[in-house]
Amino acid sequence: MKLKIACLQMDIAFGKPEDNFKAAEIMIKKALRDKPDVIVLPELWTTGYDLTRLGEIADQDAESSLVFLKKAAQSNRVHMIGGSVAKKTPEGIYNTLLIVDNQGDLIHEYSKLHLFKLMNEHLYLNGGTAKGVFSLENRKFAGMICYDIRFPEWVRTHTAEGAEALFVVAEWPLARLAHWRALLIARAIENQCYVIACNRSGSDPDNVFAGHSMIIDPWGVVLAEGSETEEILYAEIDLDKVKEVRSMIPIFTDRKPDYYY
Ligand SMILES: O=C(O)CCC(=O)C(=O)O
Repeated sequence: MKLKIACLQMDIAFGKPEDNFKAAEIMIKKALRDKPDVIVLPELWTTGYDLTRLGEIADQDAESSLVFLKKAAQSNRVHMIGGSVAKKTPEGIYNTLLIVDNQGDLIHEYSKLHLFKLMNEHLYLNGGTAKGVFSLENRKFAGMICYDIRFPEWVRTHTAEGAEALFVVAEWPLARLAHWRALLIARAIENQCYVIACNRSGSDPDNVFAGHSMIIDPWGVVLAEGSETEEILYAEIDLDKVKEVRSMIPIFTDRKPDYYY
């Protein structure tokens, strides 16, 4: 099964959800010219990392974000990997990835499990507890958020459950661009899956972000890679290639989970 992907490598306005909704709408319209099956947005695309103001600007129950994503999905018949948004709930605020299918239905939510202390996430956000596996068109995928890619065992938990492509949404700083590239390529090779990684571009008061969104095939070949500035990244993925690579080097049947964590 082939899917055309468009990653929106947005430059996010710090703490300005209204501006970011408008900017995303413009980018989605532009991306639709290529008739993608799936559109991907980056991490915290409505607020950026304006953590100290999340009490005011986080989206109550992710309602406004869902209205926006459902409309985009349904009116254009496109699956939306709706980046992550700051979701306000009675228990606290979560960094939550929203997956809306091309009928406009919310099919999965994944809240970031590993909070990134270097950017103070643990002081303002709650960590999720559920997995990121979801199905679209009868195939399994997984969603991850930024720092999650440093935990290969978390990614493996998802691919061992059948995920054939991993969507990574991020606000990854330029200072660690080399890690971003190496980790994403490694996750694709070791899990023999597609990795579709959508990072933001631009900067905020504390960080310059890397851009360099990447679409990588199950052999580790980089199909598309962004620059450091705002742009839309396109590539077509063929999920049948996952089966091909997994039957050539059958790591999922050769692994010995009784012997390691
Ligand atoms: O792991 C890293 O170096 C970056 C992680 C990050 O920026 C995040 O999770 O928001």
